[in-house]
Amino acid sequence: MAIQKKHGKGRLDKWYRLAKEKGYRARAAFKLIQLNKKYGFLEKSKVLLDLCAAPGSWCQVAAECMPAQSLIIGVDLAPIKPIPRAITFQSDITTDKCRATIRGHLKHWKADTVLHDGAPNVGTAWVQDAFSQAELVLESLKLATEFLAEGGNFVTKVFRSKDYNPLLWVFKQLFTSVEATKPPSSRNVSAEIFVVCRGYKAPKRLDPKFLDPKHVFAELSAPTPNNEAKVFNPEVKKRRREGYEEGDYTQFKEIPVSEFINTTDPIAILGSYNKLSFVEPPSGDIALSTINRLEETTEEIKTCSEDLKVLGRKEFRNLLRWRLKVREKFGLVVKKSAQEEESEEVAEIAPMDEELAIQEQLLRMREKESTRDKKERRKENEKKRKEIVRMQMHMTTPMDIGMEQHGPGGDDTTFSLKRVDRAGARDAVVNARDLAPESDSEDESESDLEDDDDDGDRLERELDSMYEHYQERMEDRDSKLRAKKARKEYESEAWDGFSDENKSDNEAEEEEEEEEEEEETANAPPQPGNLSNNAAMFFDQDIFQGVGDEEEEDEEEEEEEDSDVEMEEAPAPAPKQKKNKKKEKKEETEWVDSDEEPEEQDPRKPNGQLDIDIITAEAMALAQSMVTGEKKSSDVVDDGFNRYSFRDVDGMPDWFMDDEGQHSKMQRPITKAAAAAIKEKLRAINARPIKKVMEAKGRKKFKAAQKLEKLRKKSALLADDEALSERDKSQAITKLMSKATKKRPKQEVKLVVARGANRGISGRPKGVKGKYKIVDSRMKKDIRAQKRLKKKMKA
Ligand SMILES: C[S@@+](CC[C@H](N)C(=O)[O-])C[C@H]1O[C@@H](n2cnc3c(N)ncnc32)[C@H](O)[C@@H]1O
Repeated sequence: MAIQKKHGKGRLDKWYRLAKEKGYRARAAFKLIQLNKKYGFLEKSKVLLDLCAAPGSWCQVAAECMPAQSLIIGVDLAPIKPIPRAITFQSDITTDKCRATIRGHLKHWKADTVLHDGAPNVGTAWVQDAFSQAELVLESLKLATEFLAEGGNFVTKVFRSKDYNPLLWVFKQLFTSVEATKPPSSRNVSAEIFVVCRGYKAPKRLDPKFLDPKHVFAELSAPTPNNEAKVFNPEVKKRRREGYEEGDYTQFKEIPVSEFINTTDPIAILGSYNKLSFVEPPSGDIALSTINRLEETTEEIKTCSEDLKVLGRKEFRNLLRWRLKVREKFGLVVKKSAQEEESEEVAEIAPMDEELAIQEQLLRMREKESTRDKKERRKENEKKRKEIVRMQMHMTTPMDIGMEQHGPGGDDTTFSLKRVDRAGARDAVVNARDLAPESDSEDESESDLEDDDDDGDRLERELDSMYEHYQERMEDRDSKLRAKKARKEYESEAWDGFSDENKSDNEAEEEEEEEEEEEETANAPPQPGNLSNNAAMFFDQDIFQGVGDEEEEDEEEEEEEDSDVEMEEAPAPAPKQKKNKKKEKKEETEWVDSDEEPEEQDPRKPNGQLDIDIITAEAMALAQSMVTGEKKSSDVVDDGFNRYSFRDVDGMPDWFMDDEGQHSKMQRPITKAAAAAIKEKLRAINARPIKKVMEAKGRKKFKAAQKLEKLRKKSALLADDEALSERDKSQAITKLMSKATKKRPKQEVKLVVARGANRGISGRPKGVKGKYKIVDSRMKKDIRAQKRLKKKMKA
């Protein structure tokens, strides 16, 4: 049974230890010390009344701080051991007897300060807890109004409950200044707060309603308690750590278990009562005695019923199930079917589960969708990248040129033969590609094919998703795989394509101009000058000869005259417009510049050497063969064209690509010298301190810094502590320092001989604490012999 433990040790905090050190009877002493430090009422008081004073730490503080010859009177339900300079007595502050005793002690004096630190429910006196804390405060205020001198102070503890505001309102009617504060020594988890009321107005006549709990707390009707939450979510709620939950300081409620069985609202009982009682009244109770005797009424059920406030969800469920069984036995439930009955009693949580299930399903669907989107994006990017590579490597086909012209981001419809539709050029291309005209029958067969394709696509998608799941599972298990995938994704998503967003303003302007220009020349044949080298080469073919206006040809000639040299170098630059030149330049920067990049970016070391890091064995082998002249750079380029490069992988499923990546790759020979060189390099890398050592060192450093910081904070706290004398402070700080610098003795390794019960055991031998090593008797004897020998040698 999950009974929550009350950790008594949690209370033994710093203030507790300080109180012990200083000889105060309770840690509460520091609350008064701190309140007095802030408001300074004790030094100005000559007569003080301490209500609810046991064990007497406030009286001790008052005796220390108040002027000599002051009168201190302390009263409590519990006895208070005598305190020097204070009069104490045992009484209930709510009684007339207590009032009379106080009057007797005060004689004709009036109190300058009335303190009240009362809390019901402290200890085991349940029966005496007739008043809630707020009511006790009102009682103490009643005494204060009777005994306080005009201008006097009233200091009281209040719990932040629903009664807090009405109390504050009453205080404000009777005092000129009312301040609520929480001294540092009051635990944060505690709902207590201290209200310091100064300047008692001492009204000649006081309306008794001010001090009547019925009137003061009347307006607030108790909210309906959320018993379902208490029963089904008991762990969420904070259990009382000091005093009781808001509005529940006093009442310990017990109910006969027979009522729990009979009730139609069992949850209300579980949520609002403390105990289900199995105790039969002296006159006897048949129902109770039957319940007691039932075999379903196990010891566990009885233990759970003892204190409902400490139960968890599981225990509440058990109690509810047990109730159902008992009801069944008593014939209180007409059992339709076990299932129906279950649902009758515990139906409250069913909708929650349903909702959760729907939410989960939604989440799963959303995840699936996002993975599909991601995949499509990746495929698209990959396609774009490949197109560009192909164009750069002069591997474009006539079909691709239209795309190239438009840019890789263009959609399929933009690839049109419009641009080459001059003087039959388009027809020529169409003929060349043997494109037959489309027919209706083909349309039909196409739709059939589409159906097949749909099935195929579906199967492929299923296969893809299965593969994805498989990979996810693998990734869950293998962190390296996860990192690899993340790297891959980052690389593939890094490509943004050529979007308008990426263009600078200037580029955009140029583009606009070009677009206008394109409109003008829409019907003109493609001008080699407008195109990249690849396109220019393509249009240089015979088939396009003669395409274009005569006018343009004339101009071309003129241009040719102007720039003969250019003509020789590049195939027919655009003769017509200057803008075309600009476009050409731009295209060159787009495509040609990328070829020139390596030259421009050659990073050199200060000594002029190329700063190249060759880290793979293949690269090393290649470098070596180039240095020795075995290979030329042209050979390297040629090698780049092999059956492994530029394979069309569009639309290939991931599982296939992954497999291909692993097995279908070129094996390049590595020379002995290259292998040796790479080995040497790796050795140099390994000679550096490994990451783990660095991390361990870092951790050590960090821990030391943390320890130092903690020490600094602790000593600062001690230095600021008004409750300690200077000597105490320095002693405490020295103690802290010596404790921190003290080195822990190294644990000795105990040798355990593997004989008797310890022979052949695995794990810790019985009765051995700390570090140990299992040795055989021979070894022990040998060590002893060695020691003897050493001694002899010395002697
Ligand atoms: C937190 S303790 C007070 C500690 C005290 N200020 C000190 O410094 O030692 C609360 C006290 O209120 C007392 N108390 C509760 N109800 C009381 C009542 N009706 N009359 C007198 N004392 C009461 C309890 O007996 C308990 O000793």
